Formats: sequence, structure tokens, C-alpha cells
Amino acid sequence: MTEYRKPLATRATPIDGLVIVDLTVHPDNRGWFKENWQREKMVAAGIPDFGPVQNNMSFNAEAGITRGLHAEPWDKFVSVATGAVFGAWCDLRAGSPTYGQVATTTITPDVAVYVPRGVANGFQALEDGTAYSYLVNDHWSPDAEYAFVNLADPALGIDWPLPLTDLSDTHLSDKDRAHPPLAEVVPIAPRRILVTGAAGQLGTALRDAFPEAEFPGVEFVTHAELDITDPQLATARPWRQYTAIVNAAAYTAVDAAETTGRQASWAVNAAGVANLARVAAEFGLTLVHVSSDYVYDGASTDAYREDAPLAPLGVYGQTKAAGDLAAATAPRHYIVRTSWVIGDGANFVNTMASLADRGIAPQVVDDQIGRPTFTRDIAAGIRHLLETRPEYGVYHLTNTGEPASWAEVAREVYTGVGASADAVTGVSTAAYFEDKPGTSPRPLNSVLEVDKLTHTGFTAPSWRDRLTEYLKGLSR
Ligand SMILES: NC(=O)C1=CN([C@@H]2O[C@H](COP(=O)(O)OP(=O)(O)OC[C@H]3O[C@@H](n4cnc5c(N)ncnc54)[C@H](OP(=O)(O)O)[C@@H]3O)[C@@H](O)[C@H]2O)C=CC1
Ligand SMILES: Cc1cn([C@H]2C[C@H](O)[C@@H](COP(=O)(O)OP(=O)(O)O[C@H]3O[C@@H](C)C(=O)[C@@H](O)[C@H]3O)O2)c(=O)[nH]c1=O
Repeated sequence: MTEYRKPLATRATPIDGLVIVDLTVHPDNRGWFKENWQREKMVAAGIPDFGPVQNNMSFNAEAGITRGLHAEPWDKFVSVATGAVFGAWCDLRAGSPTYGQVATTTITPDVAVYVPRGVANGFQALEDGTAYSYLVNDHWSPDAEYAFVNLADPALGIDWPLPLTDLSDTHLSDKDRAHPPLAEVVPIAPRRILVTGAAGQLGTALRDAFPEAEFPGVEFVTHAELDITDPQLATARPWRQYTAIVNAAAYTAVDAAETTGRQASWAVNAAGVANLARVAAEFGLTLVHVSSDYVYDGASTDAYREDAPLAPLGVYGQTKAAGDLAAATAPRHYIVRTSWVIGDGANFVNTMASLADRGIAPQVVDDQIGRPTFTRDIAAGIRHLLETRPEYGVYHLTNTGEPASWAEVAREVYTGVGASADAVTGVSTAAYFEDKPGTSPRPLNSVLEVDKLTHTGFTAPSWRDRLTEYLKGLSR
């Protein structure tokens, strides 16, 4: 029986994330009215902001008609427009703490159920002429991965009001009779993570931080495999089957960005990020984007906090700043600003180690101050953000320890590889670049304050410790 004028409320079930919702139904002399989905109130009541894109209805002419149990790769919000059903669900999500658990309840117009992606859904009509409604957050596609479980499987122990053995073919389809028992079900994999720019320094480290065993279906794409500037990006993947994009793609040739690489820098670091942000916004994904200390002018005498004004000096920094503004338009975004990245690839430490090996005594700038940051720690910090989900926004993420100039870093590298630190001569940035026309201006202060990230429970180790380990691992 429909209960009228109940306040909107939610009730937990034995299945993790499967929520029964009490809806407010307003009766009058013509019938009744209900808000079947009301985003603002329902999200406030704790129902996920699941972004429905399709509303399905099935009409069930007679009581006893039974459908299920079907787990599709999208979330559902089910209820009835008229009549009543006995609803039954079984958790078929790979890795779910409640895998195989069953929940049941009666659904009348004053009840709805939020069914998370991968939980198999089924029902038996309790009245003739029952109209069953479900909102879903992906468009139906024959290519989607589905899972099914047999609604008569004794392992589920569902106590159907009308025994299934009494049902004729007009009440239960052959297809639904033939679904496998729970023991033979292939579970539904979770939504996937996509990592762009996967052949770069950070992309390489992200492969270790997001192993397939812990992140089933995680996808690493190189520049050749997915160009973030692609105008067809919105249709390049079935995006609703993804949960996050980690953007490690960038144009990072700082000096070339001033001249021959200006267009490419804008295309990748600004327009490409805007492209990703549009996809993230449209399909409800979290965008993790990586940014740089070069978005600041370096004139501050203090370490930079996340809310410091953007004031980039050169083209690379300008395009990175534009990318940050674009990334922030995605409702779910983490912008991870880091500095002086060292990983697997061409970088300052490798250059210095190579110069030391060849007995070269370099001049190195001693008035740019910052902290080298190792890609394994950036990757670990990104994993931390995606797993703990602090408030969306900008986070500084660098290794910790006393900041240093590039000349000091160079001396540590020389010492670390067994050469003399005396080989490194300090020089001012102005003097170093004096005879190098067309090069980029660089901030003198690149020190980023990392307290905000620390408060979320993540602090990267000291850069000096990481440098020692890194130099040991260099194949020379
Ligand atoms: N390196 C540093 O010192 C610092 C870097 N950062 C930021 O950290 C992030 C990671 O940098 P890092 O790993 O060092 O960069 P890398 O230059 O090592 O890697 C960038 C990757 O992006 C790829 N790429 C370029 N254009 C596109 C495109 N249009 N679509 C898809 N992929 C593309 C590149 O491929 P290909 O080479 O084939 O073009 C490359 O594999 C970047 O956002 C960078 O701005 C921040 C501070 C310092
Ligand atoms: C090789 C060399 C560099 N330098 C200077 C140039 C430069 O100012 C500094 C560091 O050299 P790099 O070539 O690594 O500088 P650069 O490419 O500007 O490094 C930057 O890359 C971008 C992508 C970022 O986002 C920044 O955080 C920063 O890491 O050292 C010397 O003084 N002597 C040398 O022999």
C-alpha cells in the first residue's frame, strides 16, 4: 500500500551502496503526485549524484510477471509509476565487500531503490498493470558488458511471493530462466581509470602506482594511442565506463615553447586540457591534472600556497596556467602542482650525472630555488587523492626537505656519482641565459607549500633521500 506524505529518507540494505529511498507522495482528489528523481534534495539525502541520461519503463500486464536478475554496467534508480513489485538484488561487483549478498523489498510508488552499477536487479509484479520505471546513467548499448544471475538459484535464497515453478512462459522469459547460478557468474569489473601521456616521465611511474591487479581495466595511453587534442575525444571511449582520467600528457620543452613550440604548447597544455575537462564534466569523471611551479612568477619571498595568484613568466607557464583554469571547470577535479620533476626520462639529474661521468665542469644557476620531485611520489600522491577523495581543487605536491638551488642539486648529483662537487660553478640565471636568445624566463622561487596535501594524509619523502636512491638506480 502506498504510504502518503512520508518525508524523503534513505535506508541501508545488506548490499554495500544499495539504498532504499522513501519518496514523498502527495495525494489529492485526482490521484497523486511525486518527485520521482529530484537531484538537489536526493543528493542532500545521501543518494549519489549519478547523472541519469535515460529513463526506461516496463509495463507488466499481470501480477506474477518476473524479470531479472540483470547487472548492467550503469547505476539505476528504480520505482513504480503504478502498481507494486517485489524487488530483489544480488551484488555481482568484482571486489565488492558484499559480493553475492542479496537484498529484497516491496516497491510501491512511495519507494525507490538506488541500485549501484554491477548489482543485479530483478522484480516480480504484485499487481496487474504495474508500470516499472528505472533511470540509468549510460545509454543502453548491445556492446556493453552485462552480468546475470539465475533468480531461482537456491544460493540466493530469494523468497519470491509467487513461486517461480508456478510461472508460465508469459510470466518469465526463457532467457531469464537460463541465467547462470551465482557460482558461475562473471562479475562486473569496476569503472576504469585512463592515464594519458603514459610514455612520459610521470606516465611511466603511474604504471607502477596503478597496477592492473588493484585497478582492473586501468588503461595507459601514449601520445600515439590517444591525443588529448583530438576533436573527437568525446566519442573516443565509452566514457561512462570510466571513473577518472589522470592527465600526464603535456608539452614540457620550456625553451622551445617560446619559439617553434609555441603552438604545440598551447594546443597540448591549454586546449588539450580543456578538451579533457569537457569530457570529464559531461560524463561525470574525475579529472586529475598535473601542473607546474612555472604558473607562478617566483617573485614571492615565501613558499607558494595553492591560492597564490597565477602570474607565469614564459609561454610554457602561461599555457600550464591556462590548462589549470580549464581543468578547474570539471566539477570533479584535482590539479596537482609539482616542481622540478625527476623520473624515467630526460631530466636535470640525468643530465648532471652524464656531465659528471664525462668529466665536464658545468656552470649551474644558483639563484633558482625549489625542490626536485620524484615521479614515484607524484604518482603515489595521485593515487592517494583518488582513493581518499578529499575536497576537489588544487594541491601542491613536491618532495619535502630544505629547498635548494639547481647548483646545489647538481653538486649533490656530482657527489652521489663519485665526482667532485667542486666541478659545479654557481652562476646567476641572468648570466646563464645571457648568450642564449629565445630561451624562457624562469621563476627564481619555485618552492611550493605542501601543507594542504599533508592535511589530507599524504606527505612525500625528502628529495635528498629520493635523490640518493635515484642515483643508485641509474644505469651508467
Ligand atoms: N618535467 C618537469 O620538470 C615538470 C613537469 N611538470 C608537469 O608534470 C607533468 C608530467 O611531466 P613529465 O612526465 O615530466 O613530462 P614528459 O615530457 O616526460 O611527458 C609528457 C608526455 O605527454 C605526451 N604528449 C605530448 N603531447 C600529447 C598529446 N597531445 N596527447 C597525448 N600525449 C601527449 C608526450 O608524448 P610525446 O613525447 O610523444 O609527444 C610525453 O610522453 C606535466 O603536466 C608537466 O607539465 C611540472 C613540473 C615540472
Ligand atoms: C643543463 C644545465 C641547466 N642549467 C639550468 C637551466 C635551468 O634554469 C635549470 C634547470 O634545467 P632544466 O633544463 O631541467 O630546466 P627546465 O626545463 O626549465 O625545468 C623545468 O621544467 C618544466 C617542465 C617545469 O615545469 C619546471 O618545474 C622545471 O622542472 O638549470 C644550468 O644552469 N646549467 C646546466 O648545465
